[in-house]
Amino acid sequence: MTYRKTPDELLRILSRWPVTQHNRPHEPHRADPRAASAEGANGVSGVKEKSEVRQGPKPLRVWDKKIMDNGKPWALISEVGGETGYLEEVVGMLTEHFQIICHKELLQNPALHGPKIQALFNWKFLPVVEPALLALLPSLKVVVSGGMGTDHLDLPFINSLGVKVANTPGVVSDSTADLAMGLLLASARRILEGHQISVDPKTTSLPGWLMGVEVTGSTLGIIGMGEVGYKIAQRSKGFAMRILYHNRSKRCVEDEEAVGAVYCESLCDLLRRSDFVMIAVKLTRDTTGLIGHAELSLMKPTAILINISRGQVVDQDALVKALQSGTIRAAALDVTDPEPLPRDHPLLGLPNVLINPHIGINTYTTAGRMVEKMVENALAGVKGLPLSNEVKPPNC
Ligand SMILES: O=C(O)C(=O)CO
Repeated sequence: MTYRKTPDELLRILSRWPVTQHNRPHEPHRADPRAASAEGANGVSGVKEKSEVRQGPKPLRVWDKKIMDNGKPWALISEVGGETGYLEEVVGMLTEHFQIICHKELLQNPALHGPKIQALFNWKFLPVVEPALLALLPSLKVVVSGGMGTDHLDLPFINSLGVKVANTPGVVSDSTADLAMGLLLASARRILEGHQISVDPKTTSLPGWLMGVEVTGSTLGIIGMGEVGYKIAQRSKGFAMRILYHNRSKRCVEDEEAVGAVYCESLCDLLRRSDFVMIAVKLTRDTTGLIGHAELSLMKPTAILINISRGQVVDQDALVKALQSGTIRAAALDVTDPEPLPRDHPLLGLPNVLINPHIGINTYTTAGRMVEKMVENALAGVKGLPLSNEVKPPNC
């Protein structure tokens, strides 16, 4: 096994991490306690109150907490101190069961800290779980990644070290499906432009009309009918949408009938017939670049593309051209490649695109449920018990 980076090099790299959606400083508007109670009251799938993160974030001072060996297992988390935006409550839930240490601390004295660490909490994409980091953690037993996607982890390599991997399906799909509907509605009804015009009428010479696309009764094509895709279909039924879906395998008749979804074996057929095309597939070798120039050309010129999966599923250069040339009407993206996009990226200058910084799972309720799952899997991993959400490498 060859390790590409020394601890010193890693420390330099980690200290240069950009401020992204996962390590952003705290956002004051999220501190509204009403937001948390409304989520609890209306949660689609019955939220356990105790797992809900109720308060908005305060800048986290984990290292103000006295860290002493109290017999709990040690776990590594991403950087703290206003960079990751970890909510204090989240850290509270972790420290109930683990003694936690962050990367900077680890890398300042890898020989002292590395051997203690048995679990690694990987928040979406951070920390980067690469060989050089794993080399510092000889006692590591389990990596737990918050969210569904594990495309950022080298599963065969991590497994080859005898380290198990878990993710948190089930608890993040409602918030992701909610956001998908938000993007669909916002782009169809031009809600962002409406806001911009309302706060600054000079932003357009056409203040009055903002004509949009009717959502009710339109056709939604969902690519990827897994947990999230299906929850999007459930929500779309409430808008009386006709639902087509394309998936590796057909769902059972009961599932299809419950939401009125019709299987399209042919992706081309789905693209031709849909008013909205929703991408909800996992990122795999097969789905990388799934939507390129040829696929976009099949879509209706009035259609809107929504992507809540991974940026790499869409050929972004082809998407820019399709949006510029009117091949499709608009796009709404929670994900891009890379994240965030460089400031001069052509997508950012287009009037018919709506971009979010990958916030599919970012609600207080989901954060609470997700951390509970993460802790549950990490404790099982440390104790050598089966993980409830183990992710095995493909063909394993
Ligand atoms: O669950 C995940 O992996 C997500 O990225 C949701 O946005």
